[in-house]
Amino acid sequence: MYLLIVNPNAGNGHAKKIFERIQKMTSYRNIERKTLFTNQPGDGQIIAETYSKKEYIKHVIVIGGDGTMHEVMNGWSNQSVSISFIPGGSGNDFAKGIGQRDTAEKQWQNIISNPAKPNFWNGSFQLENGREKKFINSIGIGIDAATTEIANQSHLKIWLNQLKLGKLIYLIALIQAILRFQPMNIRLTYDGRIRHIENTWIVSAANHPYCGGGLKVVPHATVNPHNLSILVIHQISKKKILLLFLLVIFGLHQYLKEVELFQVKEMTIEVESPVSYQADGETGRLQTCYIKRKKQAVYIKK
Ligand SMILES: Nc1ncnc2c1ncn2[C@@H]1O[C@H](COP(=O)(O)OP(=O)(O)OP(=O)(O)O)[C@@H](O)[C@H]1O
Repeated sequence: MYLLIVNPNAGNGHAKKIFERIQKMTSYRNIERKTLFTNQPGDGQIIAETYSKKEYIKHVIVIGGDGTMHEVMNGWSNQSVSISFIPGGSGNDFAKGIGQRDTAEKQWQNIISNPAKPNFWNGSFQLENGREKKFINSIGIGIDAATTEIANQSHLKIWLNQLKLGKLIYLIALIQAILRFQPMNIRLTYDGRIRHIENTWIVSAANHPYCGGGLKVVPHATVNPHNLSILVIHQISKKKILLLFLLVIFGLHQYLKEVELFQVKEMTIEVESPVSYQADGETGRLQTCYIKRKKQAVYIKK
């Protein structure tokens, strides 16, 4: 039996419209399925936790945005079941990262007619409390986390979303974050090395290049089972950081001397005092964080 998890609010109602189109397809009516809607934050994870124990579920299909997929991945524990994703969010970085390009209808048809192959490996992070969580896109501390936090708390977000100008909130939040941001002194431990880096604006670990609604922020990242791609920006002035964000649009930020790109199998990030982090858009606080690529493959049907 197929389990469909739909976030009707993702993409400001876009996911709901996609689901309604799929519902009209003959193949939707012909398969044995259970469809559940998320009603509030956290529901995706709860549904996934509940249904991953039910052996009759052979395939999960998520229709929503990256936040919903993040929740489902963190709740789903039965590794033999494949999880498919039909993007209906506002950013859809995950879909871009795994190369999903087709229309929702084509993706649906493909999902139900072909068996999935193991082709995706989540990143994972562990904070001071020892609990491990997965991320589908990236985890970051610094300016990306500060921007996400401001955007998530902003009352303007709902209003701009209604005007279909949702992405504008991230630009407004980014400028606010840059004005307020205090660069961090950090310690990175990876591949037998310890590095102290001062005046750090961002440390991001990514599973694929895309972030912020389709920007190739971590350009060297690839979907693979071996390593995570790291972006560090440090020792940069506030003026130049604005220029840097303009360069990100054209993928040219990687040529600035303040931008470091490298790969790690695993890495520990330590900060002098607690800072904000974002993992697939979900925010929190951390002082120490251990990250790695999960070896266990996930079956994602494109
Ligand atoms: N019915 C609901 N109403 C409001 N929020 C919900 C509902 N169901 C789930 N959520 C929460 O909404 C958050 C955002 O959803 P999601 O990321 O899927 O869409 P999006 O933000 O439009 O897309 P993207 O992350 O790709 O930009 C999720 O993290 C989830 O916790």
